[in-house]
Amino acid sequence: MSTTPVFPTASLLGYPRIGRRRELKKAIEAFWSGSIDEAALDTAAKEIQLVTARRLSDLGLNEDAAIPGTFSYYDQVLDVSTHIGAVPSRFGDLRNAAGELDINAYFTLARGTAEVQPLEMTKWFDTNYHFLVPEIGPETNFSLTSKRIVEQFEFAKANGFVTRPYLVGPVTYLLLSKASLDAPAGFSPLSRLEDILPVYAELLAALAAAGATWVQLDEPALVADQQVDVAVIQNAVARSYEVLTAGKRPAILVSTPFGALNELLPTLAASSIDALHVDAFKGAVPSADELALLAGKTVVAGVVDGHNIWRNDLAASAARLDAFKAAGLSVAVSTSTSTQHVPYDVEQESQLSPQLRSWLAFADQKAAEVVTLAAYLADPASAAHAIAEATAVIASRAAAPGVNRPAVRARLAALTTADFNRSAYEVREAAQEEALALPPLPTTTIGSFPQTSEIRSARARANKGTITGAEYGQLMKAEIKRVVDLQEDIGFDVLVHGEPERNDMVQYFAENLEGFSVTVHGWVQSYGSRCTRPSILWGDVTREAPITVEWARYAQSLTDKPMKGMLTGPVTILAWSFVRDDQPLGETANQVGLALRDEIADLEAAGIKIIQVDEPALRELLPLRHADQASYLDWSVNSFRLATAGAGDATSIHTHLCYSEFGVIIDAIDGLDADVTSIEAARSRMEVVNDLETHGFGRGVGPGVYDIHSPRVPGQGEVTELLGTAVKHVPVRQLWVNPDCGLKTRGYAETEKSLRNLVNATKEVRAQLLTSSVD
Ligand code: MET
Ligand SMILES: [Zn+2]
Repeated sequence: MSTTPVFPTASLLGYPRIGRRRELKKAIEAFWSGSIDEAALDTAAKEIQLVTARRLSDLGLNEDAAIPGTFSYYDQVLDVSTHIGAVPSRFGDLRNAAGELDINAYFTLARGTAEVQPLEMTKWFDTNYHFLVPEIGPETNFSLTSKRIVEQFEFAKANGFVTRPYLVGPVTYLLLSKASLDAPAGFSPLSRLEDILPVYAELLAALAAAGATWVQLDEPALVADQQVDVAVIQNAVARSYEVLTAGKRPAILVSTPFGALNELLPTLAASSIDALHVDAFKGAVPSADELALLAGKTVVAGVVDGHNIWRNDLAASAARLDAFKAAGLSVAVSTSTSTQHVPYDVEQESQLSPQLRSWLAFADQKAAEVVTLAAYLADPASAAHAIAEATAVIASRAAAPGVNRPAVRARLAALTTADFNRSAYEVREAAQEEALALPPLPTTTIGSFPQTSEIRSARARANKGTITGAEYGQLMKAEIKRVVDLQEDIGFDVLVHGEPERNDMVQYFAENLEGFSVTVHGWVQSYGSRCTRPSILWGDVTREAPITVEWARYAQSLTDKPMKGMLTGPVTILAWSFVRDDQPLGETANQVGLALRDEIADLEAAGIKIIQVDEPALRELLPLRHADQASYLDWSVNSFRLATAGAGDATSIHTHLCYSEFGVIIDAIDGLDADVTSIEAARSRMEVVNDLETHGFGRGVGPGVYDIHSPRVPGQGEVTELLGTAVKHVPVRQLWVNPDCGLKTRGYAETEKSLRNLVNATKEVRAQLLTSSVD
């Protein structure tokens, strides 16, 4: 490169892409169902990109390359896979006549087909966003198989916006990959670095030719401790950016959201990249010595939190920017992470109190904050008024009613060790066996059944007031009866009520507890076309009345089989809400734990013998640095135990986790002390049973045998095979049979078939076990 263009003084690391009214979700779901064609999908996607560019430009991000090119049809990691040709062999050749992986190939990788399992999905760092895990082996044949991001850049440019194309960087891409099924044992995807770099380089050259001035290579894996030795990663980073800076290319920004770079900062500083983003919100301002290494590069200071929704403490951010400036560096302002993790715009939430709204910043407000702070850098006086206002608002929050409830705090202060412990497992196991009398390999589901359009429309009508609360209650009861009858018919051993009354497993509790508020338009992408609407936990938490008890009591009245009560655990309630940042998370978690403890006591009193407390997010909040993990696991496990330890010996406490890298936190899962734990396992083909075996996990466990994230129906033979693997590693007396997760996102057609296969496969395996024990 001859002269490096100036990096925009104000920019965002990334922006939501699902559409302000979830237009992308609607368009891709319509495309999948065949009701619109590819051209219409393309039009909808372009419209979202244009609306974003116009909006961000209006908010003041109007320098070249300030607008992040972070639009994606489904996932940013899948985007790389489809650009560099990383297709697992089970898909066959997905390239079209032009040799490209087009949109159909793209969605095939994401969603699978009747015959082929899709790519596995896992969480993106410590967020609730899921990416599609690349599968890389010695056989993966890398080449440039798509130019979609170049075309997206050209489209924006033709409309007057020079955006900053975004790619997950090569080191992060390979560190997030898993070895393909064809790879030999011990194969490391990182060993293919030399083979993907030329493809990245080709893409960068194409972007430069299209007129891109800057490109962003996102390397969040560099702030997380990895299994691989740090020296290996340092070499990979040095090599990558040696190769990528050598050819024809735009200026390169490497972004490192989610924490501090530590040992990798000097490596990036020594490379020829043009700008380095550091997360100075969750991470820290690098030391003076580290900053000195960055001389000659632009430092993009991520001082505005991209991951939570609180209004920025502009005075604190200004002080951080001063520290960068004092080192004599060229400084630009940005967010700590992409704002894809927060909703679009607080101003859309007119139902929230003006007071609460004044405490919040969604993506658009964050853009404005970044612009204010960039103005501060140029002329501190120009931002004085905005900084004073932010300081005053933050002070008013601390004093607002409900933020601090003395009764809640007194109850927490009075807790003793006994409040966190149940009887020994053997005692509970005996009491529960007698109370429940279940067959071997008991079958159950994870809680929710498909949320039909009738259910959604009933809820919408109840919210609008066109039906009464009582009418809504009747409709939900009719649905519960239908779901109970269906489970009886299929032959399940432990039933659920199906959760029709819950719009969302966290929001439902948020709506019924004090201390939370909910949004109307605050959707955040969770994976693909799926969005969640996190609640806002802003005050001390209390439960004013029982929440789930009447539904559970009704469901149990319909059957002689045990009905599982269904609650969401404290860690998950925190993880999937936007949580107050003014006290330690452990304190907030214990407040929620106490509310759930009271609910469990009420469920027991109503005759419910099995109570599941879901903690699917336990893994998600695990800190990215080993040094921070012990204290996290301590408070998170304790809050679950506080919620559940009041249950009697004969009450079976279940928990549900939905991820499959189980090994990392198996001690913590053990520490939850649940009687039965169900876990996701189908997509990763039962890998977790190895961890269970190695660990010697001693209580009940249900590794999922039905991947509910995809519409495909697992055949009875497939389920039998998975169970066959499970019984080889886990004692039969501990094993439960269940799907990977709840069924709410599925349709009835595939769900019913799959569940019948699951129950019939279990019967088959039970019979096999009987004959083999007779032999
Ligand atoms: C994401 S975990 C979901 C658990 C919940 N009980 C359900 O079945 O939907
Ligand atoms: Zn789940």
